[in-house]
Amino acid sequence: MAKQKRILVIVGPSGSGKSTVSRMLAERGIPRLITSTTRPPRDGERDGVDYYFKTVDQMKEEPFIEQTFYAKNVYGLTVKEVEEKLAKYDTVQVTLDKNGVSALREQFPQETKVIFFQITEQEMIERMKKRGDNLEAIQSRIAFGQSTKELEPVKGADLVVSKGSPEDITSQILGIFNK
Ligand SMILES: Nc1nc2c(ncn2[C@@H]2O[C@H](COP(=O)(O)OP(=O)(O)O)[C@@H](O)[C@H]2O)c(=O)[nH]1
Ligand SMILES: Nc1ncnc2c1ncn2[C@@H]1O[C@H](COP(=O)(O)OP(=O)(O)O)[C@@H](O)[C@H]1O
Repeated sequence: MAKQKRILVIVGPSGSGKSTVSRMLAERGIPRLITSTTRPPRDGERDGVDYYFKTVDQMKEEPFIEQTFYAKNVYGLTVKEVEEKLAKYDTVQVTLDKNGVSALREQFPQETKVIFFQITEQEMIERMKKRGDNLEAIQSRIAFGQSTKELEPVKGADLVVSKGSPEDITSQILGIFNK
C-alpha cells in the first residue's frame, strides 16, 4: 500500500522559531515547500532556498494553492511546488500563516498536520531583536500579531510546541510525525 503523504505545516508568530526549526527539519531529511513572497530578502536569505522572491506582478503569473496578505506583503504557495515535491517525497514541510493553514486543510485534509509554535509577546520582541530586525519592523509585526490574534494557537493543531531549544523541538516533531 502507498505510504500516507504528509504535509507538516509550521505556523506561529514572528520570532517563534519557525525558520530555525524548518532549517533543522530540512537538514534531517524533511524537504521544504518553498513559498513565494513580495517581501524583500533579509540578510542571509537566498532566493529559491528561503523563498522565491517575486514582484507583485510575478505573483500573478502562475497558479497558486493559496495566497495571503501579511504585514503589507503577499505570500503564496504554488500548485507546482506542492505537486512536484509531494510526488517525490512522503513527508514535506511548509511554513504558513493561519490563512494558509485553512487553505491546506481544505485542499489536503488527509495530508495536512499542523504544528503551532507558541511564544509570549515579550519573547516575540526579544527574538526579533536577537535576529537583528529593526524597531519599525518589530512594532509592525507586534501590531499585526495583535490584530490577527496570531499568538493564539490554531484551533485543532496536531501539535503545539512552546518549550525547549530548536534542536529539542525538531526531535519532538520528527518523533511524532516521521514514522
Ligand atoms: N499563507 C501563507 N503564509 C505564508 C507563506 N509563506 C510564508 N508565510 C507566512 O507569512 C508570515 C511572514 O513570514 P516572514 O516574512 O518570513 O516573517 P517571520 O514570521 O517574521 O519569519 C509567516 O507567518 C509565514 O509563515 C505562504 O505561501 N502562504
Ligand atoms: N527555541 C528557541 N529558543 C530560543 N531562541 C530561539 C528558538 N528558536 C529560535 N530562536 C531564535 O529566535 C530568533 C527568531 O527565530 P526565527 O527562526 O527567525 O523565527 P520565525 O521564523 O518564527 O520568525 C532567532 O534569532 C533564533 O535564533
